[in-house]
Amino acid sequence: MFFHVRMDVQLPPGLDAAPLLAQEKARAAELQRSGVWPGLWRVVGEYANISIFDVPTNDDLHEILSSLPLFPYMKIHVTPLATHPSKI
Ligand SMILES: O=C(O)CC1=CCC(=O)O1
Repeated sequence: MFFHVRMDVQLPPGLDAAPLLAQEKARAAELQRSGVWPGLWRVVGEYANISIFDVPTNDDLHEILSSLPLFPYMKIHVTPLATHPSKI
């Protein structure tokens, strides 16, 4: 099942984010290599990304998103995707 996910990152001022960002990058790479995170784009001009996740259930997606090191510092909006009837 595909999900369109927008993540807006909001780091608190004064936080030393370098270790968190390194952990986030490593976790994102792991999830991309495993196939569950097939799409990841930067939103132009914003500290945000648009992602596509491919996971079996809502619960699986929640588990993955809430395990991200930056999860406490992101506003996340999820759109579940269904097959379009005109898709060939
Ligand atoms: O920078 C972001 O958009 C947050 C993020 C998600 C995966 C990653 O490596 O950074």
